[in-house]
Amino acid sequence: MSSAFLRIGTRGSPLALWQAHATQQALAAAHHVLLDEIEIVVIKTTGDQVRDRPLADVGGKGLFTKEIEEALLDRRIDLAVHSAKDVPTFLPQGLRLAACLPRADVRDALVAPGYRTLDSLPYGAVVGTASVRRAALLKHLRPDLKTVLLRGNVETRLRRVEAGEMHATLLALAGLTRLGLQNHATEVLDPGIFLPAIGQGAVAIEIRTDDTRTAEAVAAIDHGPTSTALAAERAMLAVLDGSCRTPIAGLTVMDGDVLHLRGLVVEPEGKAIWRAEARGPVSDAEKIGRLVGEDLLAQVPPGIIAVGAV
Ligand SMILES: NCc1[nH]cc(CCC(=O)O)c1CC(=O)O
Repeated sequence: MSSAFLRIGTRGSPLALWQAHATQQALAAAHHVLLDEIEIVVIKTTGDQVRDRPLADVGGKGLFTKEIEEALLDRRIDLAVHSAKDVPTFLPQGLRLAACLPRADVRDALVAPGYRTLDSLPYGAVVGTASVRRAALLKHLRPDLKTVLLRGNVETRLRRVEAGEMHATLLALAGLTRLGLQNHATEVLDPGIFLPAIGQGAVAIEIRTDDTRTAEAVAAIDHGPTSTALAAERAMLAVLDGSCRTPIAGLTVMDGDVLHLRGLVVEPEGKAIWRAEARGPVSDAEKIGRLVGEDLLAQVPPGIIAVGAV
């Protein structure tokens, strides 16, 4: 049995470790304990092991979270730290999201050495991505572009693009910045034309529902506005209940007490796009999320959201 004050479970990728260390530092500072009293437990997930196929083909949801959630339920760790956008819509029984770190830049960045911007990419250029949302939005904006599967951690993807295997890729600016690699971004895309993934840029902390001790510990480092934004976006996602093959995007912007949520679903080849948005008091975050989700659900033709659903 570990004598640590808290045990953090995380994946072992450089980005995941950055997030776990940021959480460790925030907890240590908030509770006046030494860093080594907050243990970091690295857990390998299915998503880390499968590198050559689209994750949608591997089947099931939560390929980056399942083994970490098992450790949480088995009490081998007290909290799990995730990129919010990798957290499945529905959590296993007995677990909940309890806190968020302050959200980083939510935008997607283009990495296109030699071309710089989306508009400057040559006709028919090849863009690597593993994201159905990015591929579909890209084709919506530039129907001539081709997309190929590009998986692996951020460094691997950059290396392959910079070696000339493809013209460009798209990555979250947040991930690049956390790794000190933001200088590789050649264009930062406006959310108005390239809406980010639900939760992009946010780090979410998951705990056991019955663990009041850890709930109190993580409440001390929670960034309220980020948790509220995530609640709105995830409420929208829950209504849509799309599969990992459904290109969905959504973003909350808060202005004082007013929360504004924009959401969209895009046909996988970019041939059509459905948008919805709603504004309301911050205290209605989840209700606003459900409204936007229901608006989208009413617009999107059958087949788009259900395709590939498990
Ligand atoms: N799916 C991988 C993943 N999960 C979170 C991030 C970036 C950091 C974030 O959005 O918080 C990334 C890489 C990327 O999309 O570029």
